[in-house]
Amino acid sequence: MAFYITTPIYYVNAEPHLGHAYTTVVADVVARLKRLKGEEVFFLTGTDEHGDKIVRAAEAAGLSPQEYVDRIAEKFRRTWPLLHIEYSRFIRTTDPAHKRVVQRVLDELYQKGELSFGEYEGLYCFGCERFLTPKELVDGVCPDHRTPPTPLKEANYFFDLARHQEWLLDHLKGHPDFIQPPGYREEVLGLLREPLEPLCISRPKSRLSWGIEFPFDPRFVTYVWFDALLNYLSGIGYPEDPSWPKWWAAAEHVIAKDILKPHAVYWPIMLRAMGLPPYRRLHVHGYWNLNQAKMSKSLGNVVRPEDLVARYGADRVRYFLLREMAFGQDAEFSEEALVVRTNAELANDFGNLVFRTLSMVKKYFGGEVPSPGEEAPEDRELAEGVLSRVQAYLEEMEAFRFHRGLALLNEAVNLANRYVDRVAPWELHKKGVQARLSRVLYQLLEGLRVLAVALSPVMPRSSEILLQNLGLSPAEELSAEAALSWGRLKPGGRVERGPVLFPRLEKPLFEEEKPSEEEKMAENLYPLEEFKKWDLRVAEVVAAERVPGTDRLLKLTVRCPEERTVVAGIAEHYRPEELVGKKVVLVANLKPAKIRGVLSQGMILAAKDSSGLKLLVPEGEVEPGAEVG
Ligand SMILES: Nc1ncnc2c1ncn2[C@@H]1O[C@H](COP(=O)(O)OP(=O)(O)OP(=O)(O)O)[C@@H](O)[C@H]1O
Ligand SMILES: [Zn+2]
Repeated sequence: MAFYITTPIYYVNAEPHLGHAYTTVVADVVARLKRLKGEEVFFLTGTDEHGDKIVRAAEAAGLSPQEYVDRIAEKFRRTWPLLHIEYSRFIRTTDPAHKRVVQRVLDELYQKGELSFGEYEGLYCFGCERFLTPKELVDGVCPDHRTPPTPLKEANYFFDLARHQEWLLDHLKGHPDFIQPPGYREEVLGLLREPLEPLCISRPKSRLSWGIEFPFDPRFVTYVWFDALLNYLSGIGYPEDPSWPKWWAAAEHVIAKDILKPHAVYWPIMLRAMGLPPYRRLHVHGYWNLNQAKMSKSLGNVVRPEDLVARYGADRVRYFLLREMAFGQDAEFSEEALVVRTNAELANDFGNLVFRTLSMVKKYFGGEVPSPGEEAPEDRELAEGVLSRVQAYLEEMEAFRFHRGLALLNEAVNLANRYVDRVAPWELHKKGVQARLSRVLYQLLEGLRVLAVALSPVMPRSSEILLQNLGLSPAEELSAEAALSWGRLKPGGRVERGPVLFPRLEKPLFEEEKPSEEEKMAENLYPLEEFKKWDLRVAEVVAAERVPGTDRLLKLTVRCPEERTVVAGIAEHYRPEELVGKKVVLVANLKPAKIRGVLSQGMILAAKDSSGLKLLVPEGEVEPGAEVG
């Protein structure tokens, strides 16, 4: 099966930062997952190099636009391998082949009558490089750039989006997973409720010459978005290369929410006008924030990926990025969080399992894979526990729910750690129960093998080292089948202890590693004996929002039937907007408590298992305030 994944082409008006790295790591992880499953993958990334802002950035750097874009594109291209990102092709919109595709498409659309020429008088934002509608202005200024737009009267070419609006609406309705997660699909449906304005797709050369010339009117260059989106086709050799239709039929784009409209509205309509099918899926993520503000080159609050890699290593950074952000939602970046998270889950949990298993095999069996011998019920339980979580992990990862997937894998690690503690191999050794010891260590080595394969898309280098230490060849072992089967290690094989995979980092004094007392309270960890005294009621959620500065807490306003606020530790499992209108079960007679400055008057009940956390909800219509019991 073929799979085609893309990142946005990044605008080269500044160097790459962690936001760009996140999208590109996500695409790389998914590409590796698909390869693990035996799929044939094309992974495209690159740079967007035309437009006003590039000219100005080049001037500021004292370079010609071409020199400037060459330099920054090179910077992007060199950054990705540092993060173990392996793309199939790096495309630049200044590539002659890409320019030819853009001109060809313009010609074609012009001939088909999809473009019109006309005078337009409007308000132009130079930051956005486009005309804004009066409705888009906030207090007379561009909401993104906080500057008043310039009145401009210009003749230009326009692309009539409204002509295909009905079609797009139908397509969205007929394909619920076209745009994911669902909140963004809703947003796009919202955009389509109003008639779409014609898109101005040309810029007069008198004002801007750094762009792709219009093939049938040399007075104009192409609007940078119209040019940029076509990279997804030119990147796979459209229209000459015979393999492009195979990739295009399997196209999935990954973007952040800032560029939702061009990808979810302009692009499918451009494809439609060209007579091509739309892409298969659009995956939209939120922002990495630094000190509560979007990490952005314009604000200058950026983290450089190469600095993080130098300090922590690529695999730790990759793991953190995927584990910490719930795909679709925003997340706050801090090095403290990176250290705390990876110390807990990689150094303590996983690293410890690896280290003690390999040490015991070395000590008790001279570094040889012991024979499995007879299986005890607890051995089977471990194997089944690990494999079922790995299976669920693979499913979550393929659905872009990376943080949940990795939480499941961490559970598998800890099943193995608890198994070690319970069977205490050192006691078996002391007692001389050799056959049992042999099975136990075989189980643990198998656990490591399965985890190493499963983790390979996220942490390719560490996975490779671990497989080599297990005496295996990564090239042969890397398959989904190998991650889902037990008993592949051959007794007698050589095992090396190797270096510590994830050394524990000096823990900065920043944050507690465990949830605070307040957060535990919000996570429903009340002692059991209290339970009987609780007043349980049905409550309807009327509003929900994140508690600022936290990743797990939501502030809910509920009716039961009077209104009150409740803080719940469920932000990693529910988006605020999904909760509004839901009826939930509330513990109504708790002493109110302040949690992160928000008064919480009760507690919402939820159930948790390996697939995540689910709220308890009444099965039919129930009045808010109804007693539960
Ligand atoms: N803070 C961020 N969090 C997550 N992804 C980001 C972030 N900033 C940029 N990206 C990624 O880069 C894409 C936008 O690329 P582009 O080069 O246009 O960046 P930009 O918006 O100009 O950057 P900036 O916001 O730094 O000015 C986003 O769709 C996303 O893939
Ligand atoms: Zn603007």
